[in-house]
Amino acid sequence: MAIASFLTRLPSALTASVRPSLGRLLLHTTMASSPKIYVAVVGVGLVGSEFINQLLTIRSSPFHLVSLTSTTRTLFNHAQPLSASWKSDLASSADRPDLAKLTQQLSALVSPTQKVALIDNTSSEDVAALYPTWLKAGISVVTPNKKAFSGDIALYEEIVAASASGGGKFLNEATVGAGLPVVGTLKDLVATGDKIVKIEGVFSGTMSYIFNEFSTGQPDGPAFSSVVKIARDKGYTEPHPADDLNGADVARKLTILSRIASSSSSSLPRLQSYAAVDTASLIPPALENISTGDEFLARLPEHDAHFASLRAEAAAAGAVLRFVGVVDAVNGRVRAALERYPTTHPFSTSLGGSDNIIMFHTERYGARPLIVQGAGAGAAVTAMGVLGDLLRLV
Ligand SMILES: NC(=O)C1=CN([C@@H]2O[C@H](COP(=O)(O)OP(=O)(O)OC[C@H]3O[C@@H](n4cnc5c(N)ncnc54)[C@H](OP(=O)(O)O)[C@@H]3O)[C@@H](O)[C@H]2O)C=CC1
Ligand SMILES: N[C@@H](CC=O)C(=O)O
Ligand code: NA
Repeated sequence: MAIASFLTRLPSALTASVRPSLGRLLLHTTMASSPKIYVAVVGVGLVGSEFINQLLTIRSSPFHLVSLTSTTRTLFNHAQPLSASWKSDLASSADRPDLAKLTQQLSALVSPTQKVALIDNTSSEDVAALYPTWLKAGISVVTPNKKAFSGDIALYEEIVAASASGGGKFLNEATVGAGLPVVGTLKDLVATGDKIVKIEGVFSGTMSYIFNEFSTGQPDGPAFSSVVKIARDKGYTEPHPADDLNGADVARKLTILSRIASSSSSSLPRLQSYAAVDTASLIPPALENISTGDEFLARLPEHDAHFASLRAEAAAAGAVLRFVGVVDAVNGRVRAALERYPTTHPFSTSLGGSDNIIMFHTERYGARPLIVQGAGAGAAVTAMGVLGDLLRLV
């Protein structure tokens, strides 16, 4: 605290050079003297595993990893926090997942001197539905799972109310743009009184990767299905790739941003759920309702010719294909669609890999939007976004 207040009083020219090292000292000092924060992780897939590994590398950490839950097993031990052997510890646990019991166990740890954070690294609706219960019990929720914040408005409002009434905090930076500072940037813009005019960009790491590779301005190139398969192998896609290709993942991200932006714009619609976003799906009708990602990928090659013709038409017009999302706060529209952009446009020239690019057009930023760009999917950057949120609880 003393260092924090000292930092704010330093002249800005001086702080520019000393702030980084003092900042590190402050963080180290704060963490070393911080009360315990018990951490429970639900979901130990790509992001969950990477999150745990990153968490365990923090030195002088106030975090005590006390519980892990997968779809088949769980373990809880607040007396002896988990360490690098967490994977085999979980694999050898005989306990079956029981989120009601976990809620009781974690609630008992909440006290004025001890915090508890539940990290939801699943994409489960069932887990998301428990956020209000956890928040009311004083358990903070940190998550990259978009379901609660983009689903039924009633659940979203319950979460906001539970947190506002003195319960736990909810932190969801990684739900949009993975580790990129998108949710926090928008909250800061709104909280400081800026007016959002429009938010537009490439919001899907999967869609970005697919179209950066598939549509380069040339009339031909790799088969669409082969690029989708590589995107899944790289860990960019949702567990079922159709949840990316149908535009739902982008619609969910737009819903999350639109709900935050709506407090500064009376024109934005009160979205009942992400399904209310005007979304143009890329799923061929014959592949709708396929339940597994593997079967979906096996049948996607049947539709390569369709996507190849869209690519050739765009190239003939001097354009590339990009799947974009827009929150238009002036006209009150939220939409996601595959669109053509000239090969000279930043959506064509400056994107690579799984990059997201998000442009915030606001009253203060005027004609030159605030732009956030970088990898928007992948376990490492997503876990970093989740861990960054957890650090904010310290
Ligand atoms: N990957 C990325 O680049 C990004 C991911 N995200 C979000 O992060 C979250 C995790 O994604 P990712 O790690 O890639 O996905 P994974 O499928 O690799 O991991 C999800 C894990 O959650 C587990 N799970 C599902 N339901 C439950 C449950 N009820 N209880 C316990 N565990 C459960 C699954 O277990 P099982 O394997 O047994 O089904 C799986 O291991 C998702 O919400 C995703 O949208 C956000 C930004 C980027
Ligand atoms: N599947 C998503 C992962 C992050 O939310 C994406 O491709 O962006
Ligand atoms: Na983010």
